Amino acid sequence: MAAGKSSVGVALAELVGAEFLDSDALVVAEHGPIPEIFAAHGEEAFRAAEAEAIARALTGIHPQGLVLALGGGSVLREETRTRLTDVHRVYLRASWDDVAPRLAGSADRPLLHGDAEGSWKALMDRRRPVFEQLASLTVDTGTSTAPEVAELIARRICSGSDTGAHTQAAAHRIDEGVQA
Ligand SMILES: Nc1ncnc2c1ncn2[C@@H]1O[C@H](COP(=O)(O)OP(=O)(O)O)[C@@H](O)[C@H]1O
Ligand SMILES: O=C(O)C1=C[C@@H](OP(=O)(O)O)[C@@H](O)[C@H](O)C1
Ligand SMILES: [Mg+2]
Repeated sequence: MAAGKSSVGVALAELVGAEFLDSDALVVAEHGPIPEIFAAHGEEAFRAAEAEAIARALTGIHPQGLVLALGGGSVLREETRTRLTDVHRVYLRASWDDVAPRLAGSADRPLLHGDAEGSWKALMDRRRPVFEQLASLTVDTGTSTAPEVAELIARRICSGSDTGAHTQAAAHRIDEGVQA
């Protein structure tokens, strides 16, 4: 949460000319605000809606390619991790010191209500091993802006330092985007 997935995703999609989708936005469009889903139906209902939204996004047709920003907890579902096997999976690594100022004034992440620092650190301790194992590319976001992080991701993918599966066409598009 607040590593910059949504912001970097927008910047990366623009850079490479791909479509952009965000699993949170897809869930909100269908079911309403995230805090209200958690309050009315619980986290499991949110996770189910999130998994469905991601499945639909990944099975949809995206002629320009797709950059999909995931909600931070979505990959705890094995079903979702399996769906990501054949795509680039970028882990945006951030510390609490990085994310604390970014979270200031934000109330749309129900898992951080109350003790945001304690909750974020506890969640990350549990999730970090999953993120590390799933990622085909890891990028530190600390002192870089979202467009800078996006450019770094595109360059790393082009240079082959991402181990994720990808098509020739996608690599070519990214290459064009980076040089533009
Ligand atoms: N690299 C960055 N540097 C500074 N602020 C950032 C960066 N990436 C994102 N932000 C800001 O942090 C907040 C959370 O970013 P967001 O993209 O929503 O993260 P996530 O989707 O991982 O939760 C937003 O206000 C965004 O503008
Ligand atoms: O980490 C999580 O469990 C969550 C992260 C949020 O998305 P971001 O990671 O984009 O903040 C959103 O899906 C929801 O509040 C739950
Ligand atoms: Mg997000």
